[in-house]
Amino acid sequence: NACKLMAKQKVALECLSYHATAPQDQTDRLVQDAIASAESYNLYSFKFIDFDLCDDDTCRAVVRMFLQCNLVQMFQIPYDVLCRWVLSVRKNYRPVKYHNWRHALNVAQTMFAMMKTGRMERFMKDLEIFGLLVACLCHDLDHRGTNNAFQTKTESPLAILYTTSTMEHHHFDQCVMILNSEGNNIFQALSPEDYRHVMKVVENAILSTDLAVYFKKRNAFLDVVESGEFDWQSEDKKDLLCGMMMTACDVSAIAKPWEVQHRVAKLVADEFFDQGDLEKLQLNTQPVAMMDRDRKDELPKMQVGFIDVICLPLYKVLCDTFPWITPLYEGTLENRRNWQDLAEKV
Ligand SMILES: CCCOc1ccc(S(=O)(=O)N2CCN(C)CC2)cc1-c1nc(CC)cc(=O)[nH]1
Ligand SMILES: [Zn+2]
Repeated sequence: NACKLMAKQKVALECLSYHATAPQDQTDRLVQDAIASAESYNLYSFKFIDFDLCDDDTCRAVVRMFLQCNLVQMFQIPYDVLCRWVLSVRKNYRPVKYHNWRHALNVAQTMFAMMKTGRMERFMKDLEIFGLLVACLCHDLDHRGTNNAFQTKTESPLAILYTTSTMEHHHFDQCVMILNSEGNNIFQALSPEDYRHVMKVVENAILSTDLAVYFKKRNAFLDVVESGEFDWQSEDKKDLLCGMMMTACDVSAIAKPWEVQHRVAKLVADEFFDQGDLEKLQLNTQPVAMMDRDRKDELPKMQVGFIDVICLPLYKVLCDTFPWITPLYEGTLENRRNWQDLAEKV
């Protein structure tokens, strides 16, 4: 309708004014850069820490992941296109406190570790591994530090365009926009059939990062696992598995060593509290507890709830079928103890 069209034009105008693709000199430098080994970036570990990587290192680490999965050769990605694409993706993340480029990098690195160290690549086609890595890096593109409910409450153009999974549809849109930008199409050498397949993998994966979708699909996934399923190759079962893996990667900071989890949780809280401030000021409404900085002492208890309701059930069911990703379950249990200790202190 006219309303949607106007919203689409508004979002499109913003894109026009802002140049999405990375500058040529940055691309040239990354193309020339030596790319350190996967081991030197600790990419195979579920305890990967990005804090001491500089921004250029993060781009080199992403290139290393693509090289390590042999995607450049298998899918004939021109090396300069891969470098330009990585830099363009980084450029289209905003400097918000949590949902920024570093979060995307960490999510992609967990997917890489699940495939390699977690040996899940055995159940995946090469094209699916390609699609999932791309989806992880793109899954929160252009995040504004506010959630779907906020888009709806403020009647943002995005909420007019997409009434459900508002941000996730926008993140996928941004991913497509970058791929369609000159010299950024890492899928350019794929056959039309493979292109269609990988875009479906990317779309399903990015839309699955909406926790509301995770809650809806988790029971279907549990049923498949309980039926003793081991052939994950049918499309709907594969889509379910990819969606669960995306959520597992998206929340994987919960399984990191305590000093990492504690520091990341502060970034998450700060971003939530900023939204709470906006709701108090702009909407004159009382934010939910997790976004209300006046209730920050309830944070440890909320983290225990997050672990019990979202993280542990997911890692438990994934580890039952794929035992090599147990470090994610164990790391989360360890952090549950740490958050519980803090919750009892208050
Ligand atoms: C750290 C500041 C408090 O953070 C939380 C508070 C409550 C809950 S919740 O599970 O109860 N739940 C989630 C679904 N909402 C609709 C209702 C509230 C989750 C988090 C949390 N989320 C993320 C993902 C962004 C990462 C993270 O570390 N913690
Ligand atoms: Zn995310």
